[in-house]
Amino acid sequence: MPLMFEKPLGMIDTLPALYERAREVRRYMEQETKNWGYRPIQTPSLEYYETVGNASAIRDEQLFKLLDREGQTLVLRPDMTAPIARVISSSMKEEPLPLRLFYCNALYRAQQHEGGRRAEFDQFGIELVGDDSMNADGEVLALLTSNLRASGLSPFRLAVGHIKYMNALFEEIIEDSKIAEALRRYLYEKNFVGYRQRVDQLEISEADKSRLHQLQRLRGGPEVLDRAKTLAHSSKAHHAINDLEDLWEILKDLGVQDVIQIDLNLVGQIDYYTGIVFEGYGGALGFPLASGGRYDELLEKFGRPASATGFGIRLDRLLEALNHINEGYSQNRPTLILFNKKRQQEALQEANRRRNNGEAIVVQNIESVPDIDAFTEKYPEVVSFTDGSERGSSDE
Ligand SMILES: N[C@@H](Cc1c[nH]c[nH+]1)C(=O)O
Repeated sequence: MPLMFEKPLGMIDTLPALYERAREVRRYMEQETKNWGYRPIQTPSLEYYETVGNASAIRDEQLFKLLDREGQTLVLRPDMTAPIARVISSSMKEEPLPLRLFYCNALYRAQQHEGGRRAEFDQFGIELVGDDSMNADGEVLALLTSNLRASGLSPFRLAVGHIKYMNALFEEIIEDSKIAEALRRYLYEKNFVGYRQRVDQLEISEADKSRLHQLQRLRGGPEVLDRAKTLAHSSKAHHAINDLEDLWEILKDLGVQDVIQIDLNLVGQIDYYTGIVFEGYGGALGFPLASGGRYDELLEKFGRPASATGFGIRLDRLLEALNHINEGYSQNRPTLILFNKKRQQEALQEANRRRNNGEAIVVQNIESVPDIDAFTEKYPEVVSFTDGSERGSSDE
């Protein structure tokens, strides 16, 4: 293939039909999110590697890096949470907490291999900063639910875990933090076979191996929480479960518990999570289309310590899930007005009149169209201002 048609790894064009659909879905979600009192924010694509690049806690090899004219290393933002933490600690530092913000921006995460994985994608997300209560986590999960509903996705489910529970269980059983890290990595990759094999190789008692295996069964409704309490004994672990019990009550009050499942095997994709973590699944997608959680230690890196929680929805994945569900979705396609030079005035006036009425109109001189049949095919309605010698349907 000639180089002029190639694109860098992971870069993808969005053609008009998908772009329009994406904009529409985004509009529904923005409207929904504004109804919850969140305000929009935008930050630049480039940030300093030393600050935001590091705080984003995305693996280094996934960062796109470049140098500015002073020789400082910059990164294309891999995440919006860290840039927003920077803004809240600087230009918005006088704003009282809690703060509620939302965004929809392109993010960049370099891919190592070919295989259709995007290195640039749009993410719609929210951050609720300055509320350390479970009510904030409940609100974030409920808002994620209503955003996914507003997008038309059905059914979908959210899996919710607590990173402190898993860490506490590992601390009770495993001394070497590197081993715990390796186990977390297996769970993060959802490589459950690898996890089981690694556990079996550990030099610990059979009873402890069995406890690590049982972690994998901690998935389901709220009854999982009772089992979780008998599996781990430390107060840290019990504290985490108490959080989840509180959260469950709040989710019931918010009326969203039917889409939520507890999953204590969840490891957030990003290192900054310190509490509740979650992922959203829908359609026939085998991977999460949304994720998020609580990150209470990120803002202090920017000098304004505050608890925080939020989510991000990957628009490309959401659209893929929606297409699986909603094949043949009909877009709001424009009406075509065809005209010839003689009837130009009538045609242009009619186009204006209809556009002023809120209709979408394409107005096209028939003399510039080489193949009328091929061209008119994609329009649900065609209005002709021609003298009849040219072809084309007319419903004038
Ligand atoms: N920034 C996270 C999502 C998130 C927002 N807030 C908390 N988590 C991500 O890109 O996956």
